[in-house]
Amino acid sequence: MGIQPGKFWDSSQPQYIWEHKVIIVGLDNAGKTTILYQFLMNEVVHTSPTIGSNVEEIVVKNTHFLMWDIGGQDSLRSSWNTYYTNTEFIILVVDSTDRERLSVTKEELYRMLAHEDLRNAAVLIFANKQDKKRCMSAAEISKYLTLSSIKDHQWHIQACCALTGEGAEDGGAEWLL
Ligand SMILES: Nc1nc2c(ncn2[C@@H]2O[C@H](COP(=O)(O)OP(=O)(O)OP(=O)(O)O)[C@@H](O)[C@H]2O)c(=O)[nH]1
Ligand SMILES: [Mg+2]
Repeated sequence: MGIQPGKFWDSSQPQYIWEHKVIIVGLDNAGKTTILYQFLMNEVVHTSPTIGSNVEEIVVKNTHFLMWDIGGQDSLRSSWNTYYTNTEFIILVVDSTDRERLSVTKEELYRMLAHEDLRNAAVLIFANKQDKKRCMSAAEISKYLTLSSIKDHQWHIQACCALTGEGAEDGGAEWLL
């Protein structure tokens, strides 16, 4: 019997472990890569705009996630769909100060939710950069994105600050469990 997608062999405790596939999406500069490494190391890393993707295995309370952090620049968004197969969770990161581009985020969100390969995926929205002055609250972002109209996917919105990690693992990642 071969290894099925989503399972990997743990040589320290010989057994197959189920791994949940997560994609981290959102516009450029939203804080996706910062969140990924905050999850992985509880540290802020210096980031550059992601070209392509980063992938890391993150373990939260013994649950294994394979997290794909995908570059959010305009030119890269058309290839997000190449990452969708077998995705269980979408993490959508929003820069809560970026009022001008919230409409673009909204378009991208609803495009993803309509995609056949994501029909069973749940969505966690991070209202990131809550440390910044005049940022939008999670409630404002939720209203603008009309999240309450989403009936065919599970969703949750969480305010966070990737620089301190506040809201990321406690309120956010725990929702994935
Ligand atoms: N003040 C503040 N800055 C943040 C926060 N999260 C990320 N940043 C900063 O925002 C900038 C962009 O962060 P990245 O994590 O590289 O953004 P990204 O979403 O991965 O961007 P792309 O790879 O281009 O799609 C960096 O300078 C981060 O330090 C936050 O919560 N608060
Ligand atoms: Mg990045």
